[in-house]
Amino acid sequence: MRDYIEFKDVKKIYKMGEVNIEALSGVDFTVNKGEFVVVAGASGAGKSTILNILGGMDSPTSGQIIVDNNEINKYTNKELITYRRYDIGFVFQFYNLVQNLTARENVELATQICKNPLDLDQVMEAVGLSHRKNNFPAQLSGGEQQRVAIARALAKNPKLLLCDEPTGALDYNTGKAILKLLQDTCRKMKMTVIIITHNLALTPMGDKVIKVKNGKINSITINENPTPVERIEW
Ligand SMILES: Nc1ncnc2c1ncn2[C@@H]1O[C@H](COP(=O)(O)OP(=O)(O)OP(=O)(O)O)[C@@H](O)[C@H]1O
Repeated sequence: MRDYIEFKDVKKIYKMGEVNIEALSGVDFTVNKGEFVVVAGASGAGKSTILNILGGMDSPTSGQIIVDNNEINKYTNKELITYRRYDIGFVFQFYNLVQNLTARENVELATQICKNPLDLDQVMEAVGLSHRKNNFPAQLSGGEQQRVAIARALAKNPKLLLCDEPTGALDYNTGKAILKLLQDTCRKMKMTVIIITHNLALTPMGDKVIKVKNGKINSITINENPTPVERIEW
């Protein structure tokens, strides 16, 4: 069977006036369906560039990106819009919620632009927010706001859940609860989840750990027995 996601010799060069910045200099990796993947590396290594290209928010300078048998590097802008809308759930460090909509309405908004959304109230319950769904973001803690953002991404029933430093703005225990939610979601919903972190202590939680350094893959490790998040201390 073909890998679910394949990056083949992916390069990304940003042109800043006369200066070329090589963010990715030939990146190769694969991801299986339903895998819980940790992408780790120092600041500036190229992690976000990889996730943004995979999520259809940026395009490579060269190379091939295959997702579920589709060569997304060949997508037109219109196809990329559809890809982002239907296939990708994205979770960011700073939640990016609409402040004048309730938690439930934030999630509902996302489901209105996709094909097969999940049941709103079931998703709110799955992320542990049934009791806060009528609150506005400003009435929620950081961890609760991130749960709304995760619910919003999941409710679209995406092929891939991409998370860029999802716990970067949260304290230790709240961050841990969010990572546990993501790991549990991957297992229960058989969702392919890719998480960026700069915290190497978190790598035991991944089924696969992709370490990035200076725009290249430094190592790829498979954890035969990934550690449940609640057992990791950092
Ligand atoms: N839009 C852009 N224009 C120019 N340079 C960029 C752009 N996006 C990223 N870069 C550069 O590409 C390199 C990789 O950046 P990237 O954001 O992917 O790293 P990162 O590993 O995610 O870092 P961090 O952990 O700090 O977010 C960096 O040198 C960065 O400055």
